[in-house]
Amino acid sequence: MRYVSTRGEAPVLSFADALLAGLARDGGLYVPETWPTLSDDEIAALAGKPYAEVAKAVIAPFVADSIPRRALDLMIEDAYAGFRHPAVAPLVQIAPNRFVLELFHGPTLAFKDVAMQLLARLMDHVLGARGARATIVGATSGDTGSAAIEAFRHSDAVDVFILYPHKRVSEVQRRQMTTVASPNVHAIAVEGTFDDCQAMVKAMFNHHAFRDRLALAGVNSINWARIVAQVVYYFYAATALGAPHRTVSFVVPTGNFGDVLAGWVAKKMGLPIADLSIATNVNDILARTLETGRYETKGVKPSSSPSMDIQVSSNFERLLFEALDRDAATVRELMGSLAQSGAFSLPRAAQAAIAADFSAGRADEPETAKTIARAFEDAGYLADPHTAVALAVADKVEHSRKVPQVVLSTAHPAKFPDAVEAATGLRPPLPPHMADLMTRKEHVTVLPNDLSAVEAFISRTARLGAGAAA
Ligand SMILES: Cc1ncc(COP(=O)(O)O)c(C=O)c1O
Ligand SMILES: N[C@@H](CCOP(=O)(O)O)C(=O)O
Repeated sequence: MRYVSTRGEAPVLSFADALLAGLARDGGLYVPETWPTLSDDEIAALAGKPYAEVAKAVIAPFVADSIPRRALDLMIEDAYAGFRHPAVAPLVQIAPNRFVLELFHGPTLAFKDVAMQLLARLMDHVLGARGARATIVGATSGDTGSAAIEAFRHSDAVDVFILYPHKRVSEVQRRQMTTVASPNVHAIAVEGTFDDCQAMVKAMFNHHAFRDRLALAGVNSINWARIVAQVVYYFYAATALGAPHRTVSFVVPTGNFGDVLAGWVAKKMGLPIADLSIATNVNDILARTLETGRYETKGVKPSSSPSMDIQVSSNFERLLFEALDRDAATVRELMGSLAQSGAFSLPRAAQAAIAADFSAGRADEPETAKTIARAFEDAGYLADPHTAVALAVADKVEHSRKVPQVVLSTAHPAKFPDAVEAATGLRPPLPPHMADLMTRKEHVTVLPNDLSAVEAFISRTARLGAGAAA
C-alpha cells in the first residue's frame, strides 16, 4: 500500500515512511492510494473473534508493504494484552437498540490508548529496523498527550514533547502528563488553546530545517497509523451486532475528526454503516459545517468535555479530499482560505457527498450534564462528559436511530470526576494503578504561545537537537 498527500505535492510514501513522516511535506495528510475492501464473508468471519484477531485482519492490508505479517501480529497481541477488560472494547447495551462501545479500558483511561499502544510498537519496530531515532511532537487537549507519554515512556528511540493548553485540561489529564518522570518525556503547557498547540505542531513540521534536524515524528491523528488502528473497533462492534447481515449506526463524540473518520474508512472497506453521527459540544464547527456548507472557525469556548474544545479539526481535510474526488488542488485552495481567513465554503457536490454518510448534532453544557444524570438514573450507566455529548446527540439524529445505534464512549468517567459528580452525586474513583496520581510530583514547562520559544525549548532539550539553535 502506498500513501499520497491530500495536497498532492509531497512524495508518495510506503506505510513505514508515512508512519514516521506525520504531516506530509506539503502540509497535507497522508491517505492510502486505494481503499482495501473486505468481502461480506471476510466481515462475517470476524464476528465473535477476539479484538486482536479483528485488528490483524483489518490492519494487515494497510501495512503489508512495510511490516512482516508475523511481526504485525505480535505487536497487535502485545498492544492489547495490557487492557483492563478482556474484551478490550466491550459493548454495553443501555436501552433497546442502543449500545455503548467502551473504548477507555487502556492504561490512560481514554480511547486514544487503542491506537497509541499499537502506534508506539509500530514506530519502535520501524526505527529499530533502521537504527534511527525520532523526536515526537504532539498537541493535546488532554487525552492524546497522556496516551502518547504512557506508550512511549520506555522507548529508547524517541524523545516525546507534548504541548497542551495551560489550565484547559482536567486535573487528572494534566497529572497523567506531568507526573511521568522518564527522561525522554517532556510536558509543555502552552499559554493558549488546543488549536494554538496544534497549529504550532503543524508549523514545526512545515519548518523543514527544524523537522529534518530533529527527525520529527507525529503521534496526533495527522499520523495515518492512528486512524487505521481506530478502524478496527467499528468492525468489532458492528460484527458483534450482526454485520454484514445487519446495518448499524455510530454516534461519535468528535473534536479532531480522527475517530469518526475511522468509521468512514470502515464503511469504505465494506462495513454496512447506515449513518455516522458527528457529536459536538458547544464548539460546534463540524455540526455547523454540515448544516450550512461553510467551515468557519469561531473562538473556542471551554466546556466540561475539554478534549473536544477544538475548532480546526485536522482530519476533516482527509474527508474533504475524498469528497472532492481527490482533487488536491481544490484541497490546497480551501486549506489556504482556512489559514488566511479562518473559513472556507464547501463546493456543493462535496457537501452532498459528506451528507450521504454523516449526520451531526450538538449538545450544550446543560444538556450534557442532564444526559450524564439521565444515563445514570435510567440505565445505571456512568458516562463521562464526552460520552454524554454523544448520548445526547444520539437522541436527535433520526436516520441513525432506525438501526442499532452504537455510541462511542471515549473516556472513563474518573478522568472527569467533577462533571460526573456534579450530575450524579457520585465521584468515580481512579482505578488502582492510578490511585496515587494526585500526590505524584509534577514536571512541566510553561511556555508562551510562541512558536520560536517552543522550537528553542525542543532544540535545547531533545537528544537529537542538543546544543543546536532553533
Ligand atoms: C475523550 C475524547 N472524546 C472525543 C474526542 C474526539 O475525538 P477526535 O479528535 O478523534 O474527533 C477526544 C479527542 O479528540 C477525546 O479525548
Ligand atoms: N482530543 C484530542 C485532540 C488531539 O487529537 P488527535 O486525535 O489528533 O491526537 C486529545 O485528547 O489530545
